Amino acid sequence: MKKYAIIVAGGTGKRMGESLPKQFLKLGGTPILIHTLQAFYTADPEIELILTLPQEEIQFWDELNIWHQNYVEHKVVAGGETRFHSVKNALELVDEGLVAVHDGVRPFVSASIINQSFEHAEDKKAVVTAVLMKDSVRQIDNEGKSKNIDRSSLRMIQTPQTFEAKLLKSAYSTDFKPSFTDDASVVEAYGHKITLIDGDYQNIKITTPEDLIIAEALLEAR
Ligand SMILES: Nc1ccn([C@@H]2O[C@H](COP(=O)(O)OP(=O)(O)OP(=O)(O)O)[C@@H](O)[C@H]2O)c(=O)n1
Ligand SMILES: C[C@](O)(CO)[C@H](O)COP(=O)(O)O
Repeated sequence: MKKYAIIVAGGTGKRMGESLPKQFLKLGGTPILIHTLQAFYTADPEIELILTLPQEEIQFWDELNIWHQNYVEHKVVAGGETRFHSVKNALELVDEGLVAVHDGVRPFVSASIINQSFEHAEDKKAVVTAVLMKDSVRQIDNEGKSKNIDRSSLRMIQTPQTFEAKLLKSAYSTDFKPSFTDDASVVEAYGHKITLIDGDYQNIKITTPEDLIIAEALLEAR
């Protein structure tokens, strides 16, 4: 079955606080996004890669690639206002088969997780990687009071999130809602059950400056 991966990198990285969007920042001397594309190529070179980028960074990305070895073939699509809009744009290039959606800023995704998510999606059609909460969690009510939540009932959701392409395209034919923070939320709102599989604590999303320090350490330890 044909496999696609949409690597979303259309954001500006406000929480990182750098002028250069975080997906282009270097990790071990190589832009984060190049690590992520290589992770998918290593998992399966047959996966067709579609990358979303901010429109104004597409030329910069083309120039960046010329200077870096290990170029991985991919198509580029302009991102949108939110992650939802970026995925929706990329889905225009997806036909039948399976499609994984992955954050460009999760460079430590393992080959085994990528391949498992495709394998499970063949049967379950909507497969999402998740890990157990490590911290205690409290919920705040309207009056500012907090109460403990049973963390065993919670999961931290990661990417890849992998789907039957037809299902994901149909689910994304809706309008944006603020509750659509990932692809699973879009597919669930469309009415399809989400199957969770084990994620990996090393598959961090590089979001704020301390994540870059952790990422350098993870790279060093490999
Ligand atoms: N309009 C957008 C917004 C986000 N993303 C991508 O979705 C992934 C996860 O989003 P996040 O970590 O929130 O990235 P940013 O939106 O760039 O960060 P911030 O919220 O701090 O601005 C990132 O790879 C990001 O580039 C995207 O493709 N299009
Ligand atoms: C998709 C995601 O990485 C799953 O944890 C997450 O929801 C992205 O959230 P963000 O608000 O774009 O950081």
